[in-house]
Amino acid sequence: MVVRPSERSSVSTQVETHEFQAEAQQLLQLMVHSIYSNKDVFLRELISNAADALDKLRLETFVDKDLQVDTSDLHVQIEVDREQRTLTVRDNGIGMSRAEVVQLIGTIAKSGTAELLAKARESQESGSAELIGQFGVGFYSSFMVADRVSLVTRRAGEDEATRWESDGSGTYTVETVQEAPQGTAVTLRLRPEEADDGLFDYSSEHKIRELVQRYSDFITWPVRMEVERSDDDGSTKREIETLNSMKALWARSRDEVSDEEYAQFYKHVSRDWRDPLEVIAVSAEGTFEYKALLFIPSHAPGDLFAEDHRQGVQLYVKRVFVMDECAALVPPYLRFVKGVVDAQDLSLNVSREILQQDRQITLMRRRLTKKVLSAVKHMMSEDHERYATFWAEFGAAFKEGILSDAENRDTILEIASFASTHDAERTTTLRQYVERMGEAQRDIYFMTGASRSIIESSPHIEAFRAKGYEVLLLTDPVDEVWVDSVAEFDGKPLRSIAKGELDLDAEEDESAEPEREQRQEEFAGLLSWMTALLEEQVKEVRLSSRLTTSPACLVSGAHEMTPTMEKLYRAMGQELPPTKRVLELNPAHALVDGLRKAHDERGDAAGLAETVELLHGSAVLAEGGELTDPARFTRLLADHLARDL
Ligand SMILES: Nc1ncnc2c1ncn2[C@@H]1O[C@H](COP(=O)(O)OP(=O)(O)OP(=O)(O)O)[C@@H](O)[C@H]1O
Repeated sequence: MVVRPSERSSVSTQVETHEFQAEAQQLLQLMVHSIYSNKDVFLRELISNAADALDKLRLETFVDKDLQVDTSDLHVQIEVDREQRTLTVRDNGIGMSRAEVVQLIGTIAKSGTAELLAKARESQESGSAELIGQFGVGFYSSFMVADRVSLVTRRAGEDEATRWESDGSGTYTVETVQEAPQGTAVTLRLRPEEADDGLFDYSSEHKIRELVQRYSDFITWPVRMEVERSDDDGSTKREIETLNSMKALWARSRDEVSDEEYAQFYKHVSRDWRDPLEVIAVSAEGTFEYKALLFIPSHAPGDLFAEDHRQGVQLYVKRVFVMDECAALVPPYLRFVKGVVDAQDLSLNVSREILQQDRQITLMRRRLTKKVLSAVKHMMSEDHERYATFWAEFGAAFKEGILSDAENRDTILEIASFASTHDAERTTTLRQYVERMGEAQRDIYFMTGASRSIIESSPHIEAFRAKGYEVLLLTDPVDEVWVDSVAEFDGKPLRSIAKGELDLDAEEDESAEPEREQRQEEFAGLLSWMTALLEEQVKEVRLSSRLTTSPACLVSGAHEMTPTMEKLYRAMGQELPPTKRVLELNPAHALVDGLRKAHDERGDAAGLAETVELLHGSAVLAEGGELTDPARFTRLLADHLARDL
């Protein structure tokens, strides 16, 4: 998305008033009217931003040796003025320039935001809480608890600072100020306490302490606050206390850390508001040491298939944050995995380009990939419900691995699952499918298509249903591709029921051969006439053993693209010559048999050609396809129906 501050900004001498970008305004409205019941999270968001700013400053001082800033006491400070009812979260991190303030705070730069907001409007109440979660509540969450928010910030290395202020309605002001410490201070004028509405007294020391410990304990920077302490002699004194334990969670062993702590840490790194589905802790010793803490979220983000999806985990080197969204550490098909990798022996100056080629990084990625796969496998065998959630959320992305990760292809095929005619609700694994296969069945049958219902009602599946053969119903775009690259599973060939010649009877029963030959002879005249008649549309017209109730269906050649695949390519802007397919007829169907008889008697009478056209058109419709000339089709159909009255 192009991020641009509102063009209707009016400039006065010192204080500029800007309008929030439209989407930002809508998000703010959601915050101000606080449909999100857990308002406590605003503090987590502010501390999280402050901690990120400290990480960024430390990194920048490593990379830019000319940057003269004091990094000896990087920390977050919470300040409260109970009389004024203000709460300030201050950091001495990287800060923001004036342009950054306008860009980062006045707009929402995330992709998919507009779409999510549209959804929020549709599903007014129910969807809203979830929606805010998907945004990662962020800075704007301050407006859930404050009626006015100001921010003063000075970027490291710059002299002038910027002050930003807003009451959360349509506009905000920005002005340049001369004197301000480096870093950022966000000050909230707190709304009156309303405990019934989840709005607590956020100026109370007790509440702040509770929130920091609950949500931000693992932040690796000190979060400090001035607190009151009573001495033994009854006197009270004020002193600065660090409220968080600062323990890096990934450095601790799994049994020392509670699920709640992992969940909070996950929320910090992922900006998700829900608990993770799975926690994966990895510790590698030896020549190349690192620790990793990975999470599988419980919900797929809305933009999982968007090109600019934020993917990858955070990379630390010896506890120092180096980069966010480090894509080199997880393969693209696991792009939903979040977390932290902390390596011992990398340079802090590593760039993304170097990472892509680094041998150690490659080894790490391989190991982390295997860990994630084995976690999924474990889920599958130990906790089917969780596995089902995983699959429903991430299966479509995960299956890309069948194509892209040759090394783990077999494992991925083992833990992948698919919808099938065997069960209307539950998916099946290939192994379970194979175990259910009867003696007579040699292949694993599947069909790709746009949806389960389209496939299930397509004519291709009829004979399989009649014979009780299970068919996998593959409806994700990626299914169209991977099925061509996997020849077999457990020695059983994978076979599309909508492609190539298929003779289920012949496969089972060779004695039916003479009967088939006779039928072939009977229909030979009709078939060659129809093939010539439909020359523009189809490659060939032949008899089928796929059909039991429908008169006809279209099939692709064994190595040709399916119509869905063609559609996908066209949607991506690729020009494709139209593929001619084969029209298969059901010789047992009254319409087909009647056509044969009529053709034998009357030859190429004009009315018969129209019936053939209608037969072809209905085969296109039956598989959910589109007619080239729907108007002609409906006219012919109406004419023919009228004749029968
Ligand atoms: N204390 C801070 N110091 C420096 N920059 C900050 C600070 N707080 C916010 N920012 C900048 O403003 C941006 C927007 O913050 P905001 O909290 O709205 O979203 P976010 O942190 O990017 O992501 P999320 O919405 O997932 O929390 C941040 O990405 C950061 O660049």
